[in-house]
Amino acid sequence: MTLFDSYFAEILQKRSQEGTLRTLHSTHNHSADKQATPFIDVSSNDYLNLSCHPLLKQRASEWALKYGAGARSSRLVSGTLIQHQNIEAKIALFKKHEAALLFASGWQANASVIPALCKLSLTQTHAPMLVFSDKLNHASIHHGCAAAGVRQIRFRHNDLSHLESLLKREASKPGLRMIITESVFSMDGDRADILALRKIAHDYQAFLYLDEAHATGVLGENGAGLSQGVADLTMGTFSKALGSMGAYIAGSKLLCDYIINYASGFIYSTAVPPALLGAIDAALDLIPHMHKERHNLHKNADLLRRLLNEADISTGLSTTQIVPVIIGDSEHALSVARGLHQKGFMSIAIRPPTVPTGTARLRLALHSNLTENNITQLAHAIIQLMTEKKS
Ligand SMILES: Cc1ncc(COP(=O)(O)O)c(C=O)c1O
Repeated sequence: MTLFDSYFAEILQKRSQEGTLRTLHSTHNHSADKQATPFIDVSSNDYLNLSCHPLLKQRASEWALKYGAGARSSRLVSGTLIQHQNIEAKIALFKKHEAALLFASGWQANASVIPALCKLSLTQTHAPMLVFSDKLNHASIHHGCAAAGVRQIRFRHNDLSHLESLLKREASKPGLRMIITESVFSMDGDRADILALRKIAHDYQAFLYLDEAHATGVLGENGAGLSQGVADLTMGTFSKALGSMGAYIAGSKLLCDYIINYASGFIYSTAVPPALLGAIDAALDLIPHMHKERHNLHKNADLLRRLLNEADISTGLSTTQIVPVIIGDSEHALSVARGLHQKGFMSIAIRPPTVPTGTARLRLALHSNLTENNITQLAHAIIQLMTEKKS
């Protein structure tokens, strides 16, 4: 027993009673582990199945053998390899920005870059940054704002007239302005209107910060995402469609120089290791040419939405490879996920507090290797499980 165990027990018990207790379950990467019971993965973010692509595995192992298992120190000490810089140049080109920087994870990038940017407002205007943030932004963005000590001014999800009214309301306040949103929302699979956001940011002299975690690799020209050089800062991850781990920010050269000097998650954290650099480098080589895979992914998502919607099952405002089946009640969402598991699909129920109260759901994340038959079976399985519950 530790000093706090009785408090932990009390709080966890409450979550358990509410049906929101989080626990860990081991799974297999079924594309990698041929011994495992075959499941169709509609849960992970491996949208293009790159986590097991031979080129990623090969380059990751080659670079580990050539350059070592670890980067040995932070980038500013002696951790910068030429490979870090080459990959950063590749990302800058891919995202049509002047420069880019690597981070160990997307969470770390948002959690440390946002506070660094907020500091700029204090030094330039002696007033806190006014951060206008979409209500459904990812937890790492909220964490970045909390770490900066700023209170977010949150606009209704994807409601740009609400955003504009808040910018107007705050117009007389001192401080720099920043708008933060995702380009594809992780739990809803809908998209932000990037060009409209760009115009609003321009009109109100706000810095546009865009999280492209779920768009990178999957959407836009050559899979480079929805904002190619449009936002002031584009952040994205290698942990989803790009199949491995890590993240980037891209923007002007001066922005990146500033982040090198002021983002604590960049300065005080060990550099990304060679094996990971190898996997990232290989994914960046493959992604621009994966048109067929992207086409199949989006065709599958359209089919799934159509089949579910025809059966009166809502998929919200999804227009991407992320298709939510909004169920509402947490226990019901868990039971549908369990039912799907029994039918051979790996799918997870997402419950509050990850999503707003009353919107527990299956978050179906489609992969490019799924067939039309897989999608039809999935839709029928969901329709059957949802109907069983109603009757
Ligand atoms: C929108 C968004 N941003 C950031 C992250 C964090 O990325 P990572 O998993 O690389 O830490 C996620 C992860 O789920 C995400 O969905």
